[in-house]
Amino acid sequence: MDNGILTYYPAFLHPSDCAHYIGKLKDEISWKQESIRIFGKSYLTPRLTAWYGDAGAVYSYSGLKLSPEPWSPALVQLRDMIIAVTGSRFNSVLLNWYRDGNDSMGWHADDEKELGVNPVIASLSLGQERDFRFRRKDNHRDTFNVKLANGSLLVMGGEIQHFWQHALHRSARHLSERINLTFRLIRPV
Ligand SMILES: O=C(O)CCC(=O)C(=O)O
Ligand SMILES: [Fe+2]
Repeated sequence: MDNGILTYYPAFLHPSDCAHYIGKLKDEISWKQESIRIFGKSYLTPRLTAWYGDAGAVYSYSGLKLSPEPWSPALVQLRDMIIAVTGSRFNSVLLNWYRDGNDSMGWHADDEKELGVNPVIASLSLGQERDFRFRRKDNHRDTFNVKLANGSLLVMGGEIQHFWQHALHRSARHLSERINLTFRLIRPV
């Protein structure tokens, strides 16, 4: 694509492993519904989140300062499989649990300075397939859509975070739950 690299592995995990990891992650992870401040007003995020990783991989995200919890057993397994396939290093993971079609994530780019200039971000999707939308920062009408299937891995790289934003919109259709994990490499700033 223009100004970015996307690599999609449609069946990174087998469906039976997906069900296994959804159960483990719901159990092992300490999920929170954070509040974020937008123009001085505070809102609950429309999803549950968690931040895990190596000690010291502190991350600012949507006005939140997140200190990681130590890696859980399921996260260590998933991290090591993803490092083996991508050949990239990751020291942290942001988890999002979309409970149903009402849960969502707004337009943003993962362009925080602790991620470095052209970060590699590996996004593992478990559960309900959802549309992952992209739009160009300089032309919001230039859009495209990637369906993130159960067990898929999407790796974002190159200049993509400079030129494109992404979002996961809510849906009027009845949708079941989905857990997404974005593995990242945080550098000291
Ligand atoms: O849920 C997803 O697929 C996307 C998550 C995302 O964009 C993020 O965590 O920054
Ligand atoms: Fe993102």
